[in-house]
Amino acid sequence: MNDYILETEGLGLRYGAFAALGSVDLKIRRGSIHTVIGPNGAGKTTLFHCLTGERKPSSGNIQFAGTNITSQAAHKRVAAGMSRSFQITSLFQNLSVHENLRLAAQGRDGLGALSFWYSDQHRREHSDKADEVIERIKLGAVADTCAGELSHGQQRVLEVGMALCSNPQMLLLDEPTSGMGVDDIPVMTQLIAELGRDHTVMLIEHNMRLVMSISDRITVMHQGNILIEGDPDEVSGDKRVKKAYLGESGS
Ligand SMILES: Nc1ncnc2c1ncn2[C@@H]1O[C@H](COP(=O)(O)OP(=O)(O)OP(=O)(O)O)[C@@H](O)[C@H]1O
Repeated sequence: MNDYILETEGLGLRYGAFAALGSVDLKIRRGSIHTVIGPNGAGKTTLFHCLTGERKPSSGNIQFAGTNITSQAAHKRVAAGMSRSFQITSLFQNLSVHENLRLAAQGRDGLGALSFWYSDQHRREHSDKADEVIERIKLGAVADTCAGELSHGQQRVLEVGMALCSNPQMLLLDEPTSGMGVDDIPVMTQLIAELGRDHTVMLIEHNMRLVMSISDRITVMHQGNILIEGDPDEVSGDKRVKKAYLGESGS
């Protein structure tokens, strides 16, 4: 089996004359926590959207688990084992944590889940999956609480839980700590580190303490391209990274 679960080659996306992504060659090793960092506007979110299928690249290709998925629809990528975290705005605020997760598990079955013949067996499986994920994300104490009544930090944890319901091989997390209070960040940090034990995790993240403590590999982007890639020690000590974040005055 190939060591890399995801590989991009020459991946680019242009908005008119502007290259939001230049030509990105990225390799993500199976079972690793791989973080993409970079200053504002570096192209991280654009890359993320190309990987999940929300944006169509203008050039290059993407291989996932040995298959070329460059033109594949987002839902097919989920079925193939790639799952992105949901946004708080996609949580059902008036439904409990358990119900949100049960529906996310049901979503795996697509339109089949709406069928009259959809069996009680399936419904039980989805409920069991929700219970399993609740334990994993440690939200057992609020399993019956409406999502809308959770703290912001708990809602963000639930978003990650929703992504786990499709049994992904690879999880993509877009700024999982954004908007979180400092007290909630260690919980998210620990959750991602634990998920990294049996998933490949790719994340975009600005919180450097989290990034440096849990990443196996870090890719630094700048102006739509990869500036450098390395382990946390290599990246944190690299002058080019400081310069990219601080601008020319950082040299
Ligand atoms: N729909 C769009 N049309 C034109 N330009 C866009 C569009 N979306 C993004 N861009 C530009 O592409 C560049 C890369 O944006 P992107 O959101 O990928 O950066 P980012 O690294 O995720 O930044 P941040 O950390 O601020 O979220 C930015 O200059 C942005 O203004």
